[in-house]
Amino acid sequence: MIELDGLTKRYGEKLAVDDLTFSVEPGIVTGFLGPNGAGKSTTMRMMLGLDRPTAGDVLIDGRHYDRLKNPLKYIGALLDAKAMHGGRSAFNHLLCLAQSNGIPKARVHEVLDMVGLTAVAKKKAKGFSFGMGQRLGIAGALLGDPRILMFDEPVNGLDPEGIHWIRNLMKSLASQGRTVFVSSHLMSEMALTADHLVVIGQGRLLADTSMADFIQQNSRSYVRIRSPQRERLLDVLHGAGITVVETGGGTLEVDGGKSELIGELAAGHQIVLHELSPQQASLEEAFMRLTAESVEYHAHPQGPPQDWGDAWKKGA
Ligand SMILES: Nc1ncnc2c1ncn2[C@@H]1O[C@H](COP(=O)(O)OP(=O)(O)OP(=O)(O)O)[C@@H](O)[C@H]1O
Repeated sequence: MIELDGLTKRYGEKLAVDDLTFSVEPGIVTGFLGPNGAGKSTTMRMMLGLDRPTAGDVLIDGRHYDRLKNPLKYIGALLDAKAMHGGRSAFNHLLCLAQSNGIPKARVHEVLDMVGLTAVAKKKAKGFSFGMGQRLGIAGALLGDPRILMFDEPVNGLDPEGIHWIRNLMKSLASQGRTVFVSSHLMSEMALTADHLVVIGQGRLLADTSMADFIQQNSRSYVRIRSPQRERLLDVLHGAGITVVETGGGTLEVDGGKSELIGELAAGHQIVLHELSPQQASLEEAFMRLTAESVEYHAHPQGPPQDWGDAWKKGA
């Protein structure tokens, strides 16, 4: 388990992490979300003792990181996959890590096998593709067979096969009872992987909740309806005091989860329905809604001005 208590980090005027208190529980995958600059990496660095908190505390299985003997056996992390000695082979890179943490050499072979790098184990890491580098970073995180695993943007730059592999790896590590904490900007991926979410914005805690509750609490649920007897249906729904929004293409929408009531009303009036489907917004929409206020860098919402980028046409 990872426990944060009032964790705070200030860089000069900038409050990067602001009084964060939450726990990351074992047995599930916990997603760590926040817009760019929200303080995710700073928080993760403090968890690993790489940055010193300005105030507050973070405990790894009840202890400070720097009090852990052979820390790789407690917590394994993928922070920056490129942060390794590129001149070393994959095998030697892992062997150095293993030797400095009292981990037997046999484990190096095991983790290389787990991440699918055995065939290139003797190749220098600087010749690795981005995906291979990520796999090597993950091998390093797994080296000590730790109870806690932390991944910062693990699927960044990976192909679909690599993304699928990491998703399954994280789920299986959690199902073994380990604590798995992962940050990602890929919402669709997070929705498939995480059971629980911690969301921060401008360093502050915005949500600490299950995936299902997060989506339910931060998004609109509605019922989508299509009927060849649209006008009659509208009359019936209005008569029952139900507010209907007419969207394009002959589709109607009713806020909330009233699909049973609408179905019964339509049946009672012998109105044919071609669609009656409860809709829930995606994690991405829920995330955008919750964090809209705390996004540091906004693009122009309507896109660039109309004449933007025209200069080249005029030969300027
Ligand atoms: N060493 C540093 N010195 C000064 N400011 C820093 C330093 N590291 C981070 N910051 C600032 O702290 C804030 C949080 O940064 P951090 O990298 O933790 O955010 P993040 O959520 O990981 O962002 P991203 O999603 O873009 O990776 C940012 O405003 C950043 O500019």
